[in-house]
Amino acid sequence: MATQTEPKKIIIDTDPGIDDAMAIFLALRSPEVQVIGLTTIYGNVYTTLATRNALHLLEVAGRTDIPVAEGSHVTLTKGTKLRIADFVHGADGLGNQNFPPPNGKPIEESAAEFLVNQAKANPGKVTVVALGPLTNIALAIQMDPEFAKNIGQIVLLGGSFAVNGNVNPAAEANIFGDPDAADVVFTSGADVLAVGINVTHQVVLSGSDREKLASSKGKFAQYLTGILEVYFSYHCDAYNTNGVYLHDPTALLAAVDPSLVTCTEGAVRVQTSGITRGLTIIYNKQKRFEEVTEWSNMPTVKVAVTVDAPRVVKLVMDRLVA
Ligand SMILES: O=c1[nH]cnc2c1ncn2[C@@H]1O[C@H](CO)[C@@H](O)[C@H]1O
Repeated sequence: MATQTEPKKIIIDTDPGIDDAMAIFLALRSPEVQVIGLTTIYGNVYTTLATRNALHLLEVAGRTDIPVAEGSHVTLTKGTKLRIADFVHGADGLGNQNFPPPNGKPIEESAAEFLVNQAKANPGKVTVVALGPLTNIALAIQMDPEFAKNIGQIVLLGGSFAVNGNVNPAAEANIFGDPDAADVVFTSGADVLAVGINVTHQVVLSGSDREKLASSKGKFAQYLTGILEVYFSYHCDAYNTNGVYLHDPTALLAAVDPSLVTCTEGAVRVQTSGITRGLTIIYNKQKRFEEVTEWSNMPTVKVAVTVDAPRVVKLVMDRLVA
């Protein structure tokens, strides 16, 4: 009998968010992975709304069997002055479409508890796809000293490696949202793959791709056509393009099929204060420094450097049009 590979178990940590909605739907249409839960975080919206949106998206998809665990409302250092990107995604996070509130409720476990418990129950077998600020993942690392070892992989959308950020020239939005948490994750020793905007800015869904979605009868295609309008208009204002960056879908697909990206490996540290707060710097090991640095003896992570953008866009279209 042919041996069938079991789908990879994934937990999506998310702040939905228009590109988060795309990534969640893509995951549900990807036979290579099994979504075992969503955990929520602030970022594109506040955490309470992220939880509502996560429950709503699962109801749209008919997948209310998937649990939602609510995440932190504050940063790792208990900061409450959050930067919320409602100007990117609309006040409701989902393109101001006046969706009804969801019927479902989040589970009792917090996001960090859910992450710890799932990793413990399936050691080495769970991948976290982190699409927002990294507070929940850092809390899981701090809650359980075994978490970094138990978790299979953390694939995160974050950082702007050697390019300008999207919050300011230094910082990308997810890392800027909680730089202390990001530094904890990068130095945890877990198997981490960071997909930054140096890569995702190469992956563009064009206006004509959106028209194809619009003319498809598919449930997800129809839903996304509606919410994408706000995302397109933000990209038109901010970047003067008739196209949108596929940040979260690219990170999700890198977890589904690692051959879509190539990577480099090295220790990554995050600037946590000052005008470059949120800056991510990888040490590429090309030089042996005389002095001990903040990067010395730190665990290495993988950082995506190239992406097969046409193949990513094709996968997004094929799986969401259907
Ligand atoms: O200009 C921006 N400011 C804040 N967040 C943004 C911006 N552009 C995109 N995103 C959101 O942040 C993540 C990628 O950094 C993505 O979730 C994207 O939707």
